[in-house]
Amino acid sequence: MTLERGQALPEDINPFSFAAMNTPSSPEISSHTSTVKADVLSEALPYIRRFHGKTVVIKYGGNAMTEDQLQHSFAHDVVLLKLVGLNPVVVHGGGPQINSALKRIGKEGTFIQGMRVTDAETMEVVEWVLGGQVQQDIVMMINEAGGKAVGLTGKDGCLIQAKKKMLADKDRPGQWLDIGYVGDITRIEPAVVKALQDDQFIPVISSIGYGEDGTAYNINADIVAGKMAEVLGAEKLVMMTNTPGVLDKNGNLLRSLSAQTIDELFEDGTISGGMLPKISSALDAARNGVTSVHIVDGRVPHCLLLEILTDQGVGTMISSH
Ligand SMILES: Nc1ncnc2c1ncn2[C@@H]1O[C@H](COP(=O)(O)OP(=O)(O)O)[C@@H](O)[C@H]1O
Ligand SMILES: CC(=O)N[C@@H](CCC(=O)OP(=O)(O)O)C(=O)O
Repeated sequence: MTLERGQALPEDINPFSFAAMNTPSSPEISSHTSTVKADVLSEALPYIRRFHGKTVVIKYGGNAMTEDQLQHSFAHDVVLLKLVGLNPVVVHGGGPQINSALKRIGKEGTFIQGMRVTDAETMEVVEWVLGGQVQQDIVMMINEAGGKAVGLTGKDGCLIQAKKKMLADKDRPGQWLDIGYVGDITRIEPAVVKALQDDQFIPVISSIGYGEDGTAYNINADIVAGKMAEVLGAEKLVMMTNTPGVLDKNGNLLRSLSAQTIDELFEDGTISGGMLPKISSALDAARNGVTSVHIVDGRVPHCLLLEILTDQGVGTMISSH
């Protein structure tokens, strides 16, 4: 069977899919499936060789974390990538998880230009949810899958240094909006991540930055992932989310996006909400030396393996020109 790049394998023979693993089948189908599995494993070899020793930054979005089975397939993929010689670095989000925690204390999340308005109480919840619950769940899952994950926030090794962000007001040119404890990255100090990578650990980073005076700042995880990929000189940045990729006005998947098309999509309002910081960070990373940048559908089981180690693409590729 010949597939174009980007064309999905049917569920029952996707060698990474749960259906293929779990469906009882006749001897003929079973032998066909085994052949496809062997083909895919063999197809992975040039990719393993090409990416051996290279850093891949994986942005694991809060919206891609919803189902247990998908979370386990994510952890499995990250461990497999590490074991075949790549250096995965996970930067995680947790927007929906922060929203649920806020709801429990009677608060509603508010966003402006894809950024959460963060008062002092919300910042406490962000630190607890991102730097605590979500990060530690991911660390546990990777460890259970056979890896050695270490959780970090911006405080560890002075990894993410930040200052208060002022947001340009789109409706009133020249005016600024105060959105509370939201940070702009002033510097990434990657030494701690590099040391962990060299020691066979898998860093799992929460997007909380710290000011010179120790103030904690909430930073959109896409922005941290993009900057981390740049500073680490990553070969790839893969952003996992809950859409098939970037969609056009009619809801069709855009398989590749150039800077010029992105400007047009921003202007006509096709890109909105959480996709705004995602695309801006993806484009910045592509412009600043990250060889390939992808926004992929985290709801596809083993989307990381499909994107990184096979000829399949599962989302939108962003290019800098
Ligand atoms: N053009 C677009 N294509 C795809 N998704 C879009 C687009 N514009 C806005 N979005 C929204 O962006 C969301 C993904 O961003 P976000 O909610 O921040 O996810 P994550 O938690 O994965 O970072 C999608 O669920 C979708 O609602
Ligand atoms: C400033 C800001 O918006 N911070 C984000 C941080 C988490 C995040 O980015 O999570 P996702 O990747 O799941 O969207 C927030 O508070 O939701």
